[in-house]
Amino acid sequence: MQIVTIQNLKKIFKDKEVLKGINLEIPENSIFGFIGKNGAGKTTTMKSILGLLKVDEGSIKIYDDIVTFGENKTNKYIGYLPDVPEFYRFMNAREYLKLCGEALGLANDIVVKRTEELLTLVGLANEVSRIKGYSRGMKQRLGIAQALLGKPKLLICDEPTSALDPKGRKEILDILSSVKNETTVLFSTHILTDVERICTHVVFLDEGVIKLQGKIDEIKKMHQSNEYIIQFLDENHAKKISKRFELDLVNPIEVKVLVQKLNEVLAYMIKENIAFSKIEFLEKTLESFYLEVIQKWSRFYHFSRKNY
Ligand SMILES: Nc1ncnc2c1ncn2[C@@H]1O[C@H](COP(=O)(O)OP(=O)(O)OP(=O)(O)O)[C@@H](O)[C@H]1O
Repeated sequence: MQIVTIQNLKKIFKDKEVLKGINLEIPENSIFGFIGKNGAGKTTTMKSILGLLKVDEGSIKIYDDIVTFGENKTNKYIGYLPDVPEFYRFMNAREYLKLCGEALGLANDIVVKRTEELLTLVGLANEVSRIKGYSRGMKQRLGIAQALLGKPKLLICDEPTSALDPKGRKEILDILSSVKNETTVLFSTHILTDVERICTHVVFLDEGVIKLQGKIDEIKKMHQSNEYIIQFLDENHAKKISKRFELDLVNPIEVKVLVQKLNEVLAYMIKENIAFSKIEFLEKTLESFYLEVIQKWSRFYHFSRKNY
């Protein structure tokens, strides 16, 4: 079942069309990576899902309920962590979550129980200091606890790992990964390795247009590489093979070869007594694939424009 269905969503700020008719479906219990460079329209999309922006065209549904600007009936399903979460810095984590629980209208005993569960989940159960002394990573973890307080069906996080060091990023990714059985997760980022680590689904947004969306496994399978890397012991051998077969040198001791040519190259290497240290299938990363998709579209865009 789809938890979010977006149809033909358009948003214009002044004279700039920031979302150009996007269609997006987020299935329940997925971890959805929302990828796009700065200014692509990720925050605008997320705020639209939360009903915080008035859209110019199109519709958004949470399950079967239509999202309406200024109304919060669909937000009962959603927990939200903004890109720069704000806190009452003089409070400690428990005081802050108690306040958030009251704002949500939860009963006191439920808030107390949920606070302990969530502080354990985000690794802050033993933290008694005030929020003003927290690191960025701790603030993000507390922000996730706050967003999960009302047991939302959908957790939306706007760039939760972008400002963090590798350890802080891993902690956040582990938390997002651990809640997937109870909550669908949508998080935006421009760090593709983070998406590759935990996401089941991905969407590429570029200049307000969705270039690709789907299951990561299927996308990777569909766009599988057909190249190998041969690593030599000697730079001269790499140079010689590269020249003879017109192969790209990846670095001074490695060449890239298409699978169709591999046997021919290997036969020549055996004949010439050229040793190698490694032959490896070139697995495409999400990052290389993303760049390929974005470039292909931009070539297509320029080509189309030329033909007008
Ligand atoms: N309130 C606003 N008024 C005018 N322009 C806006 C407003 N909010 C966003 N924009 C513009 O819309 C575009 C998309 O912004 P958005 O914040 O959605 O991008 P993003 O993908 O989240 O990028 P980032 O990673 O930088 O946060 C940008 O060009 C931004 O300047």
